[in-house]
Amino acid sequence: MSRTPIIAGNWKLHMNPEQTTEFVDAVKDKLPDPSKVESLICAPAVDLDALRKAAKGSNLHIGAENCYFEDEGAYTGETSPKVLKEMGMDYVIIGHSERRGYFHETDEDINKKAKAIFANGLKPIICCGESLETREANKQEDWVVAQIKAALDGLTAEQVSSLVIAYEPIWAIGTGKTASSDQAEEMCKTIRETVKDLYNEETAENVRIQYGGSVKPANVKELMSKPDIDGGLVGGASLKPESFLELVNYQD
Ligand SMILES: O=C[C@H](O)COP(=O)(O)O
Repeated sequence: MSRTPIIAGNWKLHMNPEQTTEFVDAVKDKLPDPSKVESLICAPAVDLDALRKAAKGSNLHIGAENCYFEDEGAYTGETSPKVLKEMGMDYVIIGHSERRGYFHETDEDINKKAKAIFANGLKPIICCGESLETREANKQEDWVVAQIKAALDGLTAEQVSSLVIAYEPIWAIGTGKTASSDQAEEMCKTIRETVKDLYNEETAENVRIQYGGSVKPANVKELMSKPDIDGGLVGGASLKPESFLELVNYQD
């Protein structure tokens, strides 16, 4: 398998620029070889300048937690994907369940954002995942497949080969309840099969799929041992340098 694992911290609404600099200074010389594991921090927009300055010249990839689908205009409070690229970002997380839930983002918004991100030479991390209610009704596969189809609509096979999909069951986010590695693998496999149906085998083999939801040093190895899990999108356990380093160095 030629997919490079990708472990990403999603800092959500935590950390300020000073804490960002301190964090990056503490981790930047202890990160794994990027050909073995890609290490990524996605930070709040107000921290991105500090993040890029601190990460300069290191193996740390950097990204934003969200952006808008227009590059510029009268959109008060939004973040331009064009400017994110100019700032040196590599990735943008889109479609996180917190964005879908609290900020009413739709599948259509997420698809537009994915296109804008590619148009600016960045890579999206597209989040998907079901609620507890949907899982209890055993409708999680249909739900996630529909999210993926909507998010990828109109993207080329080449684009899909280079993006990252993060499967994050909402009931496992910040709750301490990790999906079992078998549950996580089952859905990541379904997502890969969906990409194969929509595109082709090669694209499905190339796309990287992360699991997110209470990933921590204690469970990262088990999750990463699964064939269709190529990484983790990590909230709480990415906020401390020691914990982040344990996650990205899970192969040691
Ligand atoms: O994007 C990250 C996820 O929402 C997971 O957060 P968590 O690791 O705190 O459960």
